[in-house]
Amino acid sequence: MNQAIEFDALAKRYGALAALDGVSACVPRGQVIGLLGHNGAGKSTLIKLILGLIAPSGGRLAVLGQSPWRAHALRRRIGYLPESATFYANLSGRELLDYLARLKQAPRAQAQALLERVGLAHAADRRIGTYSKGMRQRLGLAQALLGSPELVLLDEPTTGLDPQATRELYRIVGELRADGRCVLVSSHLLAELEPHIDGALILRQGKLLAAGSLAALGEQAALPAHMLLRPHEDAGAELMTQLAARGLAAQSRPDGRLELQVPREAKLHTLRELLANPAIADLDVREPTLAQLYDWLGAGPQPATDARA
Ligand SMILES: Nc1ncnc2c1ncn2[C@@H]1O[C@H](COP(=O)(O)OP(=O)(O)OP(=O)(O)O)[C@@H](O)[C@H]1O
Repeated sequence: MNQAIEFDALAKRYGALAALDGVSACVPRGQVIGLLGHNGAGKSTLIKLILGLIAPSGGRLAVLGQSPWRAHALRRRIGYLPESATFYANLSGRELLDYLARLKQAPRAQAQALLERVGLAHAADRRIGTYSKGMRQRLGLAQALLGSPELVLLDEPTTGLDPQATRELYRIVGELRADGRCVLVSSHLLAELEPHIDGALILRQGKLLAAGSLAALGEQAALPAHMLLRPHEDAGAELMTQLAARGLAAQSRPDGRLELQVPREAKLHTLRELLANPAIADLDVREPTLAQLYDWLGAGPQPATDARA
């Protein structure tokens, strides 16, 4: 079984509101998948369904091969870091992890190892009430990894983390992937998330807008290639004229470089021409970013008149 999660026409209604509406997709094991969508798109609803905290209104959901609703033993195979996790302020980090390790029937030695892994060993015996927001978030990650879960759900995991701690978190996410585990990360920080994911599930208003590897989504979008050209000194104006004669409209940037959008099908041909042009001192090609794909898919919020109820 290579799929960690399988959704088939999955639906969840709250009264008249369809929080999820016929979502069909698969999340493979051994991959890191971004769960994306604007506020209210249905991400938390999907996470609650995967955890078995709520029952679907329709469709089928298999998590590690089982239906999660009322599957208590399955819960131990899933790690979960909720958005803005709160813990008992009077316990120390070590006490909390020891307690949760017992609940999850995980070896106690794992608690100490995890405190070290997330960089909290130095504060293990301090009250959680004295932890900074970033330290609480690291503790949340440690508790999510108790019991070596096969599937890890991270809801906005970098909230409150400084850049160094964010890098550390994604380093751990990379280790989980290398270890064959599946990580589903919900985040609004597309540029931060992009280098760390294999693919994405993109929701809008309860419907699945797109799913797949970033390369496949890029192909589907066929967004133009983005090129940045640095002309030799004093060659900028002439280069601009040459490009215009070729039907390529370049924009001049404050740093002196010229910015060019080239249709995907013309990318290689244009690149060869540009490389042979003596007026160009340097050239960068940028693939479309996840944020550009997201915008292209129209994943943003819809007007209020387009409500789902
Ligand atoms: N318990 C509930 N009762 C009624 N409506 C709910 C309930 N939980 C969620 N909803 C509605 O379902 C829709 C999807 O909500 P959900 O929390 O899944 O979105 P989200 O993508 O996680 O949003 P955010 O990024 O803001 O966390 C929203 O319109 C929300 O108001």
